[in-house]
Amino acid sequence: MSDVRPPSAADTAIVLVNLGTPDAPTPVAVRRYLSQFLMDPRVVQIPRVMWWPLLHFVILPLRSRRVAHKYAEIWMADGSPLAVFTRRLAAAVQARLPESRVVHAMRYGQPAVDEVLAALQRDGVKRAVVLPLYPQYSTTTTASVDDAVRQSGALPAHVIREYHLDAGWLQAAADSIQAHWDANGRGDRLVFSFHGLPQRVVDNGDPYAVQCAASVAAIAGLLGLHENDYVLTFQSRFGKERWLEPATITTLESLARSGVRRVDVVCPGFAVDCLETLEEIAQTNADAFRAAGGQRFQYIPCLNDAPAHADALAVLASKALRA
Ligand SMILES: C=CC1=C(C)c2cc3[nH]c(cc4nc(cc5[nH]c(cc1n2)c(C)c5CCC(=O)O)C(CCC(=O)O)=C4C)c(C)c3C=C
Ligand SMILES: [Fe+2]
Ligand SMILES: [Fe+2]
Repeated sequence: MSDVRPPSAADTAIVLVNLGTPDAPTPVAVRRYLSQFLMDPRVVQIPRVMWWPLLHFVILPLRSRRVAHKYAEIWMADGSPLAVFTRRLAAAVQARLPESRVVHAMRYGQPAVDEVLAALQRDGVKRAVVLPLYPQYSTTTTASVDDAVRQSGALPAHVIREYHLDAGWLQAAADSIQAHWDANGRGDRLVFSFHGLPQRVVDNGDPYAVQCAASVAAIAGLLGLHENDYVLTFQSRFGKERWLEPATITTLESLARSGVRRVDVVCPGFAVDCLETLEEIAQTNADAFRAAGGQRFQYIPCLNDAPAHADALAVLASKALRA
């Protein structure tokens, strides 16, 4: 008899996909990771014939060593923070969805999206719900995960596009800020810092910046903040062209110079802590704020594998599973 059952939770795997990270805090591993990442045409849109030699002969030799040193400063006992927290988050979502198989994959590096999907297919899984761990949609991140899923072709897959206004995720983000304030006291200003993008990408129609602003307005609303209590900024500029503004670091310096003594910084565009939060924000930007006269810089960690985060993502994935 042919199988006419509708797809069930048992047939469908949930795949949480994050950006990826080097396997080791060494120049060789960082170079391998960055070369895959920065050769993705979704990330850098310069024609390949020009970009390949520039990347391999100029950028990677200089950057790999410098960035490996930064990774070394935040490396955890069981690996890169991005990998460690992504693994733990997938395990926490799995615990909430015992009927389904929940795994994680990385867009760059290991475990690779195509290998994870192929292994699921070999295990008899019929379909996948893919959740890119980017609340705000961007052509540079979410669409690139979509590319990798389509290119793999291993399984029919539904890719969740975005969750920047998902009620469960917004509440988890607001509650974690409030909990941090309850435990540590509140600064004079809350800085919402998001990974930046070239302005050109936004001008070409990428909805990321609008979605960042919508998430911030919604989280601020849940916290009952007034407009002058918080500011939205963009970090991690890469390359020479103009990126989204205002930049996090210059905003922090001018806040300090204008007499704001205590800031709290939170990064709701990052599902889990990583180089860009733990090193760039909590170390480099904190130092810049203090050097400009600021007194207290508090970094509010990402949601990571917090129960409320796992709850929100489990609900999001199960809705997609039933769709
Ligand atoms: C959260 C969303 C992200 C967007 C949007 C994004 C766009 C983007 N990034 C680069 C260049 C780099 N990003 C790097 C690290 C990095 N980026 C994100 C997320 C987004 N990037 C994360 C989570 C991380 C941390 C990875 C980790 O291992 O912890 C890096 C590598 C570090 C470095 O060399 O500085 C680069 C390079 C571009 C060019 C871009 C959009 C065009
Ligand atoms: Fe350093
Ligand atoms: Fe990035």
